[in-house]
Formats: sequence, structure tokens, C-alpha cells
Amino acid sequence: MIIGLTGSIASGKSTVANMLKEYGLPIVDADVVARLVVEPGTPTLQKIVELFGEEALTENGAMNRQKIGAIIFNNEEKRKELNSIIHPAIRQEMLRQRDEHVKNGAKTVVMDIPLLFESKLQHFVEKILVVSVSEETQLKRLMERNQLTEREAKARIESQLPLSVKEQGADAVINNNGTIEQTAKQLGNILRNWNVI
Ligand SMILES: CC(C)(COP(=O)(O)OP(=O)(O)OC[C@H]1O[C@@H](n2cnc3c(N)ncnc32)[C@H](O)[C@@H]1O)[C@@H](O)C(=O)NCCC(=O)NCCS
Ligand SMILES: Nc1ncnc2c1ncn2[C@@H]1O[C@H](COP(=O)(O)OP(=O)(O)OP(=O)(O)O)[C@@H](O)[C@H]1O
Repeated sequence: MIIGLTGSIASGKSTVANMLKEYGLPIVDADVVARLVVEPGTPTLQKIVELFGEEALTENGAMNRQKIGAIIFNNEEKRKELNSIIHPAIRQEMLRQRDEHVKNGAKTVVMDIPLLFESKLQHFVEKILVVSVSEETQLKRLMERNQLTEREAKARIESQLPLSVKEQGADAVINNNGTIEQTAKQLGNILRNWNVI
């Protein structure tokens, strides 16, 4: 079974992905892949420099994540342009990793895709698991984790679809407002229900 793990920024996807790893399930992580495809020397990074100029790079020639984040979370047009460069490369590599796990005999593969709904990637997966939190919890955890002001955090949250919309497209929803233990318990129930464990 291919499970799509999604949610929104700081809703707890990585926290749940780590629990899934403990069950021994292979994870294909879109955020990790997004870093891989822009390593120095890649054609994708070259295209990003063409779009944003040399200031897209740090002194070491790597992508300047902070600078690009500050631009694209506040400018929809630039975000769409970046997405159109980087997303095809991310998709290709994610499918390659998924297929490799299946070839190596994995019965279940988890694809952790923050923008599963925004990018309409539902067809990549068989079951969709949404990790959800209230708007209040999301804002608080994002500000704390990334050391952002309320304004910066809200800009990031608003660049994604609301969690209420994502819940409607889910096969199962984890409510991650509570403790880590409560989240782990919900996950266990869902995996048993799906006969994964
Ligand atoms: C904008 C970038 C440089 C910011 O890097 P930074 O290290 O600060 O954040 P990180 O990569 O860890 O992403 C954190 C979260 O931001 C959100 N996010 C990232 N990119 C986007 C985007 N284009 N649109 C909406 N939300 C996004 C996701 O929820 C993601 O989990 C980076 O996120 C990036 O390269 N984004 C484009 C690729 C992408 O869409 N990645 C999302 C998963 S496919
Ligand atoms: N149940 C919980 N109780 C307290 N803190 C939590 C809980 N779940 C997650 N967190 C914290 O909230 C923050 C966001 O969680 P996490 O990094 O798992 O989210 P994410 O959805 O993967 O985010 P992103 O899309 O930005 O990668 C982290 O600092 C994490 O430690």
C-alpha cells in the first residue's frame, strides 16, 4: 500500500513520519527530495538562479533557502514560478524512490508530501493520511519551531490550503493538538485498520 502523509506547515507530519519509521516503514520525504534536486551543479539550481539572480546562492554556491523563503512565502507569482521549476524534479525523484522501495519488496511505502493537495498528487498514493491541528496550535508551533514573527508565520500558513479542506480529502485524519502519545495511539489505530501492522 502506498500511503500519502500530508497536512500543512508545522501540523506534525515529520513527527508522525518518525513514528512510521519506527514501525519499519520506508518513507519518501518530499522536503528531503526538494533539497536533493537543488544541490550545486544541478540543472534545477541553474534555473533558479536564472529566475532569482545570483542572490539565490550562498557564498558556497548552495541555494540560499532563507532568502528564497522570504521571497516566495510573500509573493504568489514568484512562488508559482519556483514551483514550476522545482516541482517536476521533485516528482520524478519521489516516484523513482517509491518504485525502488516497491522493487526491493516493501509492501507499504509512505510518501510524506506537504503539498499533496495543492499540487494535486492524490493519484500518487492509495490512502491519504492527514495530520491536522487547530489554526491556533499551528501558528504557535510554527512560530516557536522556526523563530518567526506572527506575520511571517501567517504568510507561510496562508501559502497552503486550509487544513479543513485537506481533512475532507483524507482517508484518515490524526488530530495532533494533544500529546505525542495521543498522536501515536491514533496512528496505531489507523495502521491496524488498514492492515499495515
Ligand atoms: C522555499 C524554501 C527554499 C524554504 O526552505 P526552508 O528550509 O525554509 O523550508 P523547508 O524546505 O524545510 O520547508 C518547510 C515547509 O514549508 C512549506 N513549503 C515549502 N515550499 C512551499 C511552497 N512552494 N508552497 C507552499 N508551502 C511550501 C512546506 O510545508 C514545507 O514542509 C524551500 O521550502 C523550497 O525549496 N520550496 C520549494 C519546494 C517545495 O515546494 N517544497 C515543499 C514540498 S514538495
Ligand atoms: N503533539 C505534539 N505536541 C507538542 N509539540 C508537537 C506535537 N507534534 C509536533 N510538535 C512540534 O511542532 C512542530 C511542528 O511539527 P513537525 O515538524 O512534525 O511538523 P511538519 O508538519 O513536519 O512541518 P513542516 O511542514 O514545516 O515540515 C515541531 O517543533 C514539533 O516538535
